Amino acid sequence: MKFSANLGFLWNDLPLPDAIRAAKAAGFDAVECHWPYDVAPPLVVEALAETGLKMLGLNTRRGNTAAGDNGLSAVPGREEEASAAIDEAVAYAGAIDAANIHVMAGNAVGDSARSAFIDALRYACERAAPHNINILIEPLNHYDARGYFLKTTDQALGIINDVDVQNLKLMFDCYHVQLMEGDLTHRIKALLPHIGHIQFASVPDRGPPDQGEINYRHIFKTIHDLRYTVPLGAEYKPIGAIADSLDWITSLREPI
Ligand SMILES: O=C(O)C(=O)[C@H](O)CO
Ligand SMILES: [Mg+2]
Repeated sequence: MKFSANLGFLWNDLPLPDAIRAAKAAGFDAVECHWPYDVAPPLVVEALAETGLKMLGLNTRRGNTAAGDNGLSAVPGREEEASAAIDEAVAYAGAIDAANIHVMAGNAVGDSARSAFIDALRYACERAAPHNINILIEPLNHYDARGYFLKTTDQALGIINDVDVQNLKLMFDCYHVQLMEGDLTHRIKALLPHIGHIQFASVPDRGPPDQGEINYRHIFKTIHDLRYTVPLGAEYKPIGAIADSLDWITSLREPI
């Protein structure tokens, strides 16, 4: 198995270029981040070139987080800000040759939210396509992201089918899906053609994958047997020093 370090959670106390270097030193095969916008793209490009790691993804800005925003793209009335956030993400991802952009839906409900989201996703996909960037949508769980528009893989699949463009994919975060829907093995198999990226963390604590209620040895073997080869995103909160909870990289790398 190949693994991508999510630098939103791992080494997030370091400047992003140094976090990329730390991920390489720890044995990761790729990196991904949340909101890199305060860092000049050439510094990220330099660290990626030096380490040979690919940046698999970044998120659109969430809006005014102090006021409770968690994304803008499905929030009626915020269309202009949502488009600006998408433009910014496409420019940044293009500059660092990132593979994916997660377009964050935000807190909203109902048909008007769904149609705002669909319009924003069409816009994002069109903007991203010339750069060979995929747009991802990610269902989030209702404990961490109360009120978030996109909650389940079924809902995401309906939207992906309605938008119907080749570069719109599902971010399948095992942590969120387990909390909302369970049945991970069947869901990964059924959704594979639509999956653009997979993330993982333990449930319920969002810690390293060698603890908690999900048997990641089984999940990774399932993914391996499906011949899915994109590095899987380690999006978990380390316990104490990161180096003290990295044993799973060795123990889960070889699917049995
Ligand atoms: O919260 C998650 O699981 C994510 O992957 C998003 O990037 C939002 O932070
Ligand atoms: Mg995630």
